[in-house]
Amino acid sequence: MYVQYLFWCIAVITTTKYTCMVITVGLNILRTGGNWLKSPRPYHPFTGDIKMKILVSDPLSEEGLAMLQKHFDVDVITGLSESELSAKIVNYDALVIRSGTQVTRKVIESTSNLKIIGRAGVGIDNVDVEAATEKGIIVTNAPEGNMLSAAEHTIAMMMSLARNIPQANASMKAGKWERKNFMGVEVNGKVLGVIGLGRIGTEVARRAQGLNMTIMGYDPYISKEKAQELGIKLATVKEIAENADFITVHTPLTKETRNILDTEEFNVMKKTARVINCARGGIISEEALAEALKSGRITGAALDVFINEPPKDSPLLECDNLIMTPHLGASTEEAQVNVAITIAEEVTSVLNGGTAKNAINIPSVKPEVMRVLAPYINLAETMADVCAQLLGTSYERVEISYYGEIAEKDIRPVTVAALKGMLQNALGSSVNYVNAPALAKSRKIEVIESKSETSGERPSEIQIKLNNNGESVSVTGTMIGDEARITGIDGERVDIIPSGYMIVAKHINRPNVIGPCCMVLGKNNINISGMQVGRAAIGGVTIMTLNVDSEVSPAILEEMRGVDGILTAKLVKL
Ligand SMILES: NC(=O)C1=CN([C@@H]2O[C@H](COP(=O)(O)OP(=O)(O)OC[C@H]3O[C@@H](n4cnc5c(N)ncnc54)[C@H](O)[C@@H]3O)[C@@H](O)[C@H]2O)C=CC1
Ligand SMILES: O=C(O)C(=O)COP(=O)(O)O
Repeated sequence: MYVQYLFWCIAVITTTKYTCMVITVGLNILRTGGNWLKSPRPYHPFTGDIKMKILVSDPLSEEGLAMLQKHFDVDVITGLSESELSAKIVNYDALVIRSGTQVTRKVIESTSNLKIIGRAGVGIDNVDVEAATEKGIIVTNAPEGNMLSAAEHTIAMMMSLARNIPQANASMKAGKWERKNFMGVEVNGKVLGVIGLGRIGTEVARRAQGLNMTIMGYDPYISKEKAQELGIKLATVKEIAENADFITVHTPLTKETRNILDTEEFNVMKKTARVINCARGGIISEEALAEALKSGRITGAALDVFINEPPKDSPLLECDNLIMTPHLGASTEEAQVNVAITIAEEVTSVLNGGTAKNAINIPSVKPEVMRVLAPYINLAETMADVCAQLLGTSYERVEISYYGEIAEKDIRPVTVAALKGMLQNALGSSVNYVNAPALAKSRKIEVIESKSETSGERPSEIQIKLNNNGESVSVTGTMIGDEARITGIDGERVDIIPSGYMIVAKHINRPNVIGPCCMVLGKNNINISGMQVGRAAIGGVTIMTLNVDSEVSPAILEEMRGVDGILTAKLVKL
């Protein structure tokens, strides 16, 4: 009896479960128009939600992986070649890398869903940021998580150079006891030249000051006051080369910094000089360095980074007075947890429709500023969209003016949003917040941004003006509470809530114009949900805006334009 009852219960539960599954699968197919079945992505069997996919192509700490795995489908596949990565990347929404993955244009062009490339570390020289920007992919990094580790590694390299620790260790392991071969120097009282006084450079300088060293620094982008505050004497690269006992580089690798220490600089260095590169391979010319080390022009060098990693057939490998580590600057437990957590947060935020705090190719502002800007971002995008639809042609110049309180803020994201709104009519969904400025530039659209903060009582207002060949349209807008309002078109005061379908018609302010216009809509069964008429002197030109509940065909618009007194009638769709 009990056994029968048990079987009956199991049968009911199983049948209910499968019935539910069949219903949810059916609903999901209906909801997604069949795409759900075709999707190559994993899905939740009951909710039908497609999980976003993340490819992690370099080693990432467990802490970061666990955060990503909570919300996404994560694959960790390291050691991929360019063509393997290009083939794999197609269905992924995010790519997480360190310095081991080369994200080339070919890789980026192979993507179709990728929204973000997260670099769990500082250097993004292994990412073709331009290609990513063109494709609208956010590139973000973790600029602070590994800086102390990189600074400590630099100090470790300096002390190893001063006391020949790696060479002495190797000698002992070879069974020798060579005390006189490894005579060292003190760093106390010596001069350290630091090229690049950013996050890591200043941390190195601070630590070296603790060792009683004098710091000379070169960084064209920091002020004298800042250097003074840090206790660093600013100097040229040549002065550093001539005077420093130890020289360390902490810049990114750019056109300007490539070979910043070359034969010319080695030729003026002290014979006892020792140089260190824990930043990027190529900042110090490897060829010139190998020559200076072999010829005894300088005493020693320590490299953590190389032009090719690992370096193959490099003359450097033959230099006994060179210490090398295999790009270990950020390889500490602490740094790896820090950068992985930062990148997991960035990726999670972007894939959930949020922002990336450290985005390289999109303006990022502090969260508290973002809270103030957010409504204006939407407003500017909508206004620029309206403006572009009203102009109806291409445009050669856009003027974006900010008035009142908003003008005191960092309005870069608002301008980007305006550019996106302006371009999306022509370019559709291929334009986004990342690539809008680059697309405007490539289409040779001049962007003029201006701010007037001195407007006293004036509330925050934005004006967007598009110009083409002497023709122009301007739209002014503001926020009233939480509501976006268009407050002016071509200098006429209006008060429109921008949404749905709107007809904007210029007309002569006299009787028997507005009525016949509304008749045209009425007889075509188009409901008017809102209406605004500008105030101009009788007989003057003014603007009428009509919010309508449905699409208005070109033929109906043409009929409106035929009404006596109507000068233009344009449909705006939002
Ligand atoms: N070996 C490793 O594992 C690690 C290496 N790094 C590398 O260290 C380097 C520095 O990183 P951070 O300090 O975080 O960067 P940062 O951006 O904070 O500082 C870079 C500094 O270089 C300066 N600079 C730029 N162009 C210059 C030029 N032509 N001459 C002199 N200075 C110039 C900038 O003004 C800035 O102050 C980067 O190349 C980064 O990739 C970072 C972390 C770990
Ligand atoms: O953060 C950087 O720039 C680094 O060079 C660290 O590289 P890694 O993440 O250890 O491959």
